[in-house]
Amino acid sequence: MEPLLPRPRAEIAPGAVHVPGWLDPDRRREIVAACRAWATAPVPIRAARLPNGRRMSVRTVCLGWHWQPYRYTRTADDAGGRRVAPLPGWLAELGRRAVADAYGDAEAARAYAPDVALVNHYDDQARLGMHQDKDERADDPVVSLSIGDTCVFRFGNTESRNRPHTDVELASGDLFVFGGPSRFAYHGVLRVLPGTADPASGLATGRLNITMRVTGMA
Ligand SMILES: O=C(O)CCC(=O)C(=O)O
Ligand SMILES: [Fe+2]
Repeated sequence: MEPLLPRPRAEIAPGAVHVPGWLDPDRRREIVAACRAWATAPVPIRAARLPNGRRMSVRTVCLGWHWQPYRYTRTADDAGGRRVAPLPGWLAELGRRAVADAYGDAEAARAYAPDVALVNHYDDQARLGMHQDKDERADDPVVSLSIGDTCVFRFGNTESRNRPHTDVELASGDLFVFGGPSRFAYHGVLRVLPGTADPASGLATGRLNITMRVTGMA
């Protein structure tokens, strides 16, 4: 569904840019189909276990590197033990275009070489608490793509989980890039808004989010 009113692009904080509707409908469909395949093999999508023993409500499958709270490995040691699928070149290229479009900086985009993608699936109940993406050993931007149901995404500051923060609705096709002074800002997903997806993307329910990152690991 296209919104009634155009949603303008916005710099939410220095280095944190929201570009609504960045993925066209064909791209959304291709990505959803790719996610269906990634979710089954070689590593099955799973709710990662936190150090306190609880499972996350979000389910995640990884490309390039496997992530579990709070480290990266090449093999999915908590999900069957296989080596994760590579991050495909077309996805890294999409990440470069995302950086180029978000920042209007062709040079920064050329240098951007993501080596991991986390594919998250949210059902109606799933949430993601305020956290920093800080298991990477590099400070390159994080590129986030959303498809399916809209969510309320909270983008905060680098000091604490508390205010100041801004709540942004991330809808199907939206791009969000955070780098520079916002690279280590706290952020989270407060809730998913059921029934808000664009059915043409091929995702009947729930929300998909892909974040690409640079691990800085070899
Ligand atoms: O789902 C989102 O929009 C954010 C995901 C996220 O913050 C993460 O995977 O670290
Ligand atoms: Fe995150």
